Amino acid sequence: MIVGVPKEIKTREYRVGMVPAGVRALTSAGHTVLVETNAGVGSGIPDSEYQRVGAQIVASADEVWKRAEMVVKVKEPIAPEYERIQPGQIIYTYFHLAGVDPELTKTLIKKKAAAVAYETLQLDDGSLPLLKPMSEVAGKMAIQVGAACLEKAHGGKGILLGGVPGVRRGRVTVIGGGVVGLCAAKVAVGMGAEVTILDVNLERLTYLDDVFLGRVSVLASDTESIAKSVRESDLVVGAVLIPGGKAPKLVSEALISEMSPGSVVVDVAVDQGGCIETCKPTTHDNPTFTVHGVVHYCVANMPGAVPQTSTYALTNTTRPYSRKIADMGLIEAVKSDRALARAMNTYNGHVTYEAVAKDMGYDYLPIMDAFGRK
Ligand SMILES: NC(=O)C1=CN([C@@H]2O[C@H](COP(=O)(O)OP(=O)(O)OC[C@H]3O[C@@H](n4cnc5c(N)ncnc54)[C@H](O)[C@@H]3O)[C@@H](O)[C@H]2O)C=CC1
Ligand SMILES: CC(=O)C(=O)O
Ligand SMILES: [Mg+2]
Repeated sequence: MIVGVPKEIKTREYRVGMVPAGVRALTSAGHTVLVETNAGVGSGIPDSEYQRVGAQIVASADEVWKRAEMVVKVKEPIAPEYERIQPGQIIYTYFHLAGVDPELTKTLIKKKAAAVAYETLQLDDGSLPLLKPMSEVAGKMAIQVGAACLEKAHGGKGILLGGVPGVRRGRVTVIGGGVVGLCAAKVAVGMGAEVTILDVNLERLTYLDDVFLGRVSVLASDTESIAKSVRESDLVVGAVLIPGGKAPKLVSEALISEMSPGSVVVDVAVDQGGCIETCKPTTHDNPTFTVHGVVHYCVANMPGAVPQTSTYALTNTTRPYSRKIADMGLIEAVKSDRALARAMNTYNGHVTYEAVAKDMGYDYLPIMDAFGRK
């Protein structure tokens, strides 16, 4: 198979979809790998490192997209990339179809592209192994950036999360106690903050209570518990997920207006549309805005800021599946692997992931049925 790795073009996105170890795995199995020139430089990987393991360096994104049977990326295709998508092309990347530009779903359908979405590749136990590493990064970053936003110079109220003896600690609420939530709580606890985690999954709450040994408050998530905790917080982290679907709006604008001025919200779930009503996607160049005196940080590609960690963490998990698709072809690979089947968001002009179809207003066609359809 011909596999293409274009350079990411989203604002300050320094990750890359494949590292030399992944390229070597493909070239040694007889596949061709095209890497756009300088695709890896943001992650500290020069073209020569890719050439050493058998990649062809290609001068332009247009050429990579034109020649590749499968494109391996990090972020969802954005507008300038839409016209580069080839009919029937396999695209293996994050898509977040329910959270981003509706034009992307429309384009994938029009081009009959096979969208293999990292964020919905799901094992039988419900875990999301290709989302997990980036959620770990974003969860840890959420407290780091939130703490910075709480400083006066960044628009915050001017409170140190850990406090000092004689003065109260900062209060952090984390809504959603999955991968992002756990990592955010770990860092917040490490900094000495007072931390509350809310989740609807009571088994998960038991787990969180066990691992934090009473150092965090774990609460069942409902309208009342969210409102009380958010009102009292200095920093709120949005970390919920309905796989593939739009994030539920759990913090209303009215509730934001009840927070004290200079409080901070970091809506990590912004890539799925966000769980805080007042959030809208921002970029690393201009990461924050203020509503009702509350600083909002809503960057949809947080891990892009720490590529030397994120690129390797991501590609460690994505590599076996790109190899499998290249070796077996998409259809046989998907038929042989239920986790990969759940990653199929669009195929041959159909939406093949139920939550995406529902939230974006399309008919849903299960992937196995789509394989049999013209
Ligand atoms: N902005 C960024 O750069 C990044 C964003 N993300 C996003 O962060 C979000 C969270 O991801 P993960 O932690 O990996 O998901 P996860 O599936 O591990 O955790 C989500 C948690 O939300 C809980 N939840 C669902 N509905 C809830 C409700 N009404 N109230 C409270 N909790 C609720 C679930 O029970 C689950 O424990 C996703 O949207 C993901 O795409 C992840 C990485 C980077
Ligand atoms: C998960 C995701 O959206 C990211 O890593 O950018
Ligand atoms: Mg994102």
